[in-house]
Amino acid sequence: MSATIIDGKAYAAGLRARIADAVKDLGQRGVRPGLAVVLVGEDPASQIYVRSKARLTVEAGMASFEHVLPASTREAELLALVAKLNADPTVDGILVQLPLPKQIDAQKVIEAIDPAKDVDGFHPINAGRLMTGVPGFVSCTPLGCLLLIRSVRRDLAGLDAVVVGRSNIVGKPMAQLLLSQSCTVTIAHSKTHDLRAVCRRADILVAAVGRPEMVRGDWIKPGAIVIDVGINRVPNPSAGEGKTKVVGDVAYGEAARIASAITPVPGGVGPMTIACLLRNTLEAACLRRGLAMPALH
Ligand SMILES: Nc1nc(=O)c2c([nH]1)NC[C@@H]1CN(c3ccc(C(=O)N[C@@H](CCC(=O)O)C(=O)O)cc3)C=[N+]21
Repeated sequence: MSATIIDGKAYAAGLRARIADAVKDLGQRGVRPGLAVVLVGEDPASQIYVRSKARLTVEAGMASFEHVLPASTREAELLALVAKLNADPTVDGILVQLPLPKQIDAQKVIEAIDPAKDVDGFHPINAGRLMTGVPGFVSCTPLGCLLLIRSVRRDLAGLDAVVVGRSNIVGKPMAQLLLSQSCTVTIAHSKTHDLRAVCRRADILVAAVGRPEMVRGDWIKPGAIVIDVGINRVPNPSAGEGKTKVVGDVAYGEAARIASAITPVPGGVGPMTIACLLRNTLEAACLRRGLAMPALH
């Protein structure tokens, strides 16, 4: 048996097309959603990622505002920019790319973003809303993961879900979303005893640890749904000296022989993150104007 490959790239393209249709409808009412992305520093991987976000934002018919600041930027300058974006009526969503340089307290910056414009869902107000079951912005990567899980299995009630990783941006909100779907949720992490045995219990396994191919085939319960959040750039000597490739947190070839469904890397969760960012920006634009969020299916 070989797993269904969950095509996140295709799902994300479809979602972006539906978002673009909704944005077109808003345009007829004189509304153009806008997303501001702030990048501090010149990390090449971050630059590529921010550029593709800007391109896809414009493709969806939204306004994209890019702010690239030098790595030496002071915390006060970044906070001043956030305050300006909070007050700017053409900006519906604000994303400050993480990680930030070490002289800047990222938590302070996150808490400075107006929760109504916090399309990343990182503000404690939105994290708290998710935890308490109140509508709010949900972090894009976990939201994308849930959409992919539900594309292969609609009803998740009673399933054992294991999330490996406890970050505020993926692991914790992912666990909350799975709980909201009535899964029995375990959050595992680097200190978990016998991680392999814990993972083997999972009907739904979400790997978000940032360690290349850590989850092996024999960690997976036969028939499980496996979601790989990892994006790890590793050497690829078979392609030539100095070449690299991107792999996930799951040993894909092994896992695909055991799982019932699995996301590839690249082409799985990554593209869904950006599509969900656009979805959240659309929602922010609607909410701020007292309009109903259009259905996207
Ligand atoms: N405030 C903030 N919000 C974020 O959402 C955020 C962030 N900071 N910092 C960086 C991470 C990373 N991230 C990705 C999104 C999409 C892909 C993506 O589309 N990846 C493609 C291409 C992968 C490749 O080939 O490099 C794929 O997986 O198929 C990757 C990475 C969002 N992040």
